[in-house]
Amino acid sequence: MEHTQMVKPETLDDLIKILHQIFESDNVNIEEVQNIMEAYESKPQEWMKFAKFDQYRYTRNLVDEGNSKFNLMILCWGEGHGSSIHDHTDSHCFMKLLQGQLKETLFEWPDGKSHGDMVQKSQRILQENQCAYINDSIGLHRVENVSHTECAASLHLYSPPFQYCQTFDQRTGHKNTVKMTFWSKFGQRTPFESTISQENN
Ligand SMILES: N[C@@H](CS(=O)O)C(=O)O
Ligand SMILES: [Fe+2]
Repeated sequence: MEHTQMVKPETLDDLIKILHQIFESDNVNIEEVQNIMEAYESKPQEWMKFAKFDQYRYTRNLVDEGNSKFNLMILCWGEGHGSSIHDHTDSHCFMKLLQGQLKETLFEWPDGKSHGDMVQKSQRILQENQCAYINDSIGLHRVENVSHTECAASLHLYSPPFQYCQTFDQRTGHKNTVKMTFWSKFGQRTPFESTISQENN
């Protein structure tokens, strides 16, 4: 394994600068990105301006377009909010807890022949500052804020950026393609028309 220098990002802006440098290269070292994201100690005053919650479902709030190499966003999870079971459109997905806890349940891809319930592989609770990683070869997942009293916020990096994903019915394995939209971009609430098709939650 290639030696990588570990820099500790002191602020969210600092983290974003380092991520831009890393993704200038066409070779992404998954462990390096995961370590850098984990090393940033979440400070709410640095990301609060992006964290916009909805009463009914989790929101996706764009923070940075990563020079077209990645999308960085903050997802805001109210009490009991969760995603569908979904894939990540052949992209890398890094997910760091900024506040609260999230439950991640991993599933196997349905094989197309079997009917009935999808096969669950594992389950874990992600803690504050932890950074998880998934891609389509690892499997599918569902993410949930199971708390009835605490909200949660997570920082997600997707590379390359994508707009559509597939969601899966846990009981049948049947899939649907859905468009993923942003509740806000760069701290500004997205106009109503462009958010109505959000269906991953
Ligand atoms: N991948 C999902 C969120 S998740 O936490 O699985 C999304 O980008 O909306
Ligand atoms: Fe996901």
